[in-house]
Amino acid sequence: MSRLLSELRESRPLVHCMTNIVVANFQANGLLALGASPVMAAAPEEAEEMAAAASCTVLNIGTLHREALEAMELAGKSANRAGNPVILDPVGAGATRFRRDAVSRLLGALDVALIRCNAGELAAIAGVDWRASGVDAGEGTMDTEEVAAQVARQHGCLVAVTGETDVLTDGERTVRIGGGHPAMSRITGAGCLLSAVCGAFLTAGKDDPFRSVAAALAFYKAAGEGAAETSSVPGSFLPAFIDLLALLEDGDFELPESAKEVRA
Ligand SMILES: Nc1ncnc2c1ncn2[C@@H]1O[C@H](COP(=O)(O)OP(=O)(O)O)[C@@H](O)[C@H]1O
Ligand SMILES: Cc1ncsc1CCOP(=O)(O)O
Ligand SMILES: [Mg+2]
Repeated sequence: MSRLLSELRESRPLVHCMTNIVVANFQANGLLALGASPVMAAAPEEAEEMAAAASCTVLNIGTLHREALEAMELAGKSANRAGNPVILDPVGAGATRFRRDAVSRLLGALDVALIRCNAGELAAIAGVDWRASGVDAGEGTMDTEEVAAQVARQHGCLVAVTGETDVLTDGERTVRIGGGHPAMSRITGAGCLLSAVCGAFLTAGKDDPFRSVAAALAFYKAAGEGAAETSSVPGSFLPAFIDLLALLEDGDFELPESAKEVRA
């Protein structure tokens, strides 16, 4: 059994979130429940200092504006210098040109450890034709595993594409993680919080980032599935979900067994 969750809770990582105005409170509560220590800090004036002091930095473009983008670049570079993981959540990347350009700029300027996105956001990053729908996954057809692996190779990072089944790849190995519950897509911020949870797991398991993110995805699916046993309607699912982020332990979720090779 992995001890990653206990180790995370023992180290109580400081997770620096440069996030959107919709989910900031939910993300902070979710991280606290998990056992991490959230700090939301968006100003360019403090971006570098906060990123250097934190264990990881999570860049979320959900309600991005010009100054926030500049601050993210400063924070990301500082986190890179400090050797701290940078996680990118390209919220709604396919919705507007501003978001697409922002994602390209961040991926060009920074050494990102993980892109955590939904299928529509992956399609936007990869330039795959897709019917985007705001921050939702939208609709289209692609070989998600292959496209995610291409993006991972291109940017030298992990890519986690979430949905009914999550896909995690480093460009060479790919795992799929099932479970969870559709109720997770009926509360806002489930993806945004997951990106921050992945950051916390990455800081706890720096020696094996692929395994750490796989554990984060499996843990989160288990929390969603367990919460839906209490209630699967959004209003009461939400607190049950936060509770399970605090209550689940190492033995309550399983790491995916085998990693499929996508490239020889
Ligand atoms: N239909 C579903 N069934 C099971 N789990 C889901 C479903 N939709 C989303 N999830 C889970 O919800 C979490 C957030 O993922 P997702 O909804 O894809 O992110 P986003 O909110 O960024 O679009 C992930 O843990 C994912 O596995
Ligand atoms: C609704 C909305 N609008 C801008 S950011 C945001 C939250 C998106 O959260 P998630 O991607 O986790 O569903
Ligand atoms: Mg999202």
